[in-house]
Amino acid sequence: MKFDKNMLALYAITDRKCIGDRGLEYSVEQALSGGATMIQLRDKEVDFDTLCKEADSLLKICQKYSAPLIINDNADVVIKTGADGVHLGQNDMELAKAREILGKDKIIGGSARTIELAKKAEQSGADYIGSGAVFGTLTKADAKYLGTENLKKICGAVGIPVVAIGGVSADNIPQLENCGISGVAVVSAIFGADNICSAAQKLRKLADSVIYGG
Ligand SMILES: Cc1ncc(COP(=O)(O)OP(=O)(O)O)c(N)n1
Ligand SMILES: Cc1nc(C(=O)O)sc1CCOP(=O)(O)O
Ligand SMILES: [Mg+2]
Repeated sequence: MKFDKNMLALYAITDRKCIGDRGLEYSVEQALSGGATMIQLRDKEVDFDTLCKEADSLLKICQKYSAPLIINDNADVVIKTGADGVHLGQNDMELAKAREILGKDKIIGGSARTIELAKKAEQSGADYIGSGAVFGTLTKADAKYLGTENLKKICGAVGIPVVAIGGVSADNIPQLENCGISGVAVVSAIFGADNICSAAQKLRKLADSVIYGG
């Protein structure tokens, strides 16, 4: 799938604990029907084969909504399943290596919480950057606080689109106005909500207003 920065507006990232017994497929479909524009399969508790099975079933759902499916951490799952891309952090495969093995048509995202790392990600062939933790988060134990001012500096330093991640919720999305982001990446405020579809709907409206104005 050809990458377009509008795909980033509401980037929903799965979480086994948030979803609980509601089911991965059901929860992702709820997020997409509420307006999530891109999905990241982030499941650190399963082996390669299980991750591939999860990716296979999510791909069918994402294709129904024309939304890309990105795999967290694992480029081999992208190759095996035909998922749309991979998201890699500083402790994962090098972005340049991922570009080499996945080719130019797959979507590659990189985490960067400094201007230097963001520029390096851009030079290494990343399509977008995830920067955080813009607010406090309980979802990722080793996330470090970034804040909106640092986020704004990163957005201004690179030519590729940036998504804000970490503690993003309906209450604080308006604080991201004028940061220059192209989207918000959200775990618990979507998949931890009682009603995933309506949570996504509300977040999408707020995100669109920050990104596109209005
Ligand atoms: C969109 C987006 N941004 C940042 C991250 C974090 O990636 P990473 O630093 O590799 O941490 P883990 O998610 O692997 O724990 C992300 N996943 N998505
Ligand atoms: C996956 C992830 N990466 C982060 C980073 O700072 O790079 S914060 C984070 C978790 C975001 O979850 P929630 O929306 O529930 O706060
Ligand atoms: Mg990672």
